[in-house]
Amino acid sequence: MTTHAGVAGAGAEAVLILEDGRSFRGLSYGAPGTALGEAVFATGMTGYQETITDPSYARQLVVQTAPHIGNTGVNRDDAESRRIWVAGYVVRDPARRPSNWRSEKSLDDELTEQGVVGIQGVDTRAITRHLRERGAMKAGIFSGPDAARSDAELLAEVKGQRSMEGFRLAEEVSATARYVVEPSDHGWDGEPRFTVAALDLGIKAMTPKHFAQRGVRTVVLPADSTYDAVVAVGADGVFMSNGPGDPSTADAQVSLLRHVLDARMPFFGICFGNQILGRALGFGTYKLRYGHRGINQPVLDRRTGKVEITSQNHGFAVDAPLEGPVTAPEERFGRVEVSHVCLNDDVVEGLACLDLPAFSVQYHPEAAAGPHDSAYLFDRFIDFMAEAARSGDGSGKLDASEVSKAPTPAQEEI
Ligand SMILES: NC(=O)CC[C@H](N)C(=O)O
Repeated sequence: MTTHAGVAGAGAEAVLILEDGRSFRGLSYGAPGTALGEAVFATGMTGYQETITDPSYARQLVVQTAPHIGNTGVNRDDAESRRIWVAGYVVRDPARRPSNWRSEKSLDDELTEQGVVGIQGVDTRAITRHLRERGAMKAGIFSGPDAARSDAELLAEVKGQRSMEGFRLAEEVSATARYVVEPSDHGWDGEPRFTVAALDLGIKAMTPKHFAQRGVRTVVLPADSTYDAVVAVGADGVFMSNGPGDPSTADAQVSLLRHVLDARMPFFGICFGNQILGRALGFGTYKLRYGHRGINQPVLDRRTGKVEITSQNHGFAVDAPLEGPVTAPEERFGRVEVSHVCLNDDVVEGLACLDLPAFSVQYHPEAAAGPHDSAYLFDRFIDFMAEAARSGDGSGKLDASEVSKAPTPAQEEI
């Protein structure tokens, strides 16, 4: 079935084709050409620039449910990384003229300059309802001359791409060399209080900024860094970021994190980092039907009974028992509990170790576009580093040779 919701204004023909054969005709937006990826929907009413520059969206065609996109243009301050990462962009009714004092360029021009293929004038509500029922799936946007090819040919191209399940992507988006974000870069006046080694699996600029604003130096390390590289930082704690792809492929990072936990170094993980903590503790991960992407997702902090409104962007989740605490399947890590849960569907949104200074959340406390309910988690991590420094426990002083003597991870099967 083909749906065409027309829009005023010129533009080449474009078509969005889903793996199950459903297609939506509209007009070209951004660069003309072909974009392949997994079709997902994002429900944020604001923050489109933060969305498209979030590396976690690599290889995904993002459908914005908010009908009017691009109103405030784009500017250099709101980008979460060095480029746009969405593989393609699907909108209902883009702003014809951006209007905001911070705007430097229209979203359309930015997409075009970065070669990102999009489609406009499609019924994004119908697409979203379809994805909710059938699940996120392979898709393609074809515009300009590419849209003129036969539907059968386009559908074959859509089906021929890799699926998100089993896709390893963190290394594709990660920095390839380490860099440092100093507290003074973000207005901290004084000596750094702590240093964090942050594994970049698709890190967003807002995360080191949160650390910096609290007086913490962040040494950002490439996704394939070894435990030795982490120890060489001399860090007070280790952080693992958000990132794209299937967490079941992150064996190297799981192994690294097991070394960190064995050394009792304070650990904090966000999103992909939460999934890696889950795996390091011995839990599995699985793919959600259509995932959580938006900035109004209610999460219960099970320890306090408080509800946080959160920003989320995940298609996978940790498979851990909600009743607890339980002993981690990797028993040497002691007890763990599901600290946070999504109120929409009971998906695990946070893990807390009870015998180690380690915790993580599936949602985004760093969320640049808000909400900011969860920013307290950065302070909790700093408390862990302060406690480790006071007690002389952990804090990364265990070197790699000592860890490999421990009955653990290096040779272990994951
Ligand atoms: N934002 C993230 O870190 C996402 C993690 C993982 N790629 C997922 O989709 O679940």
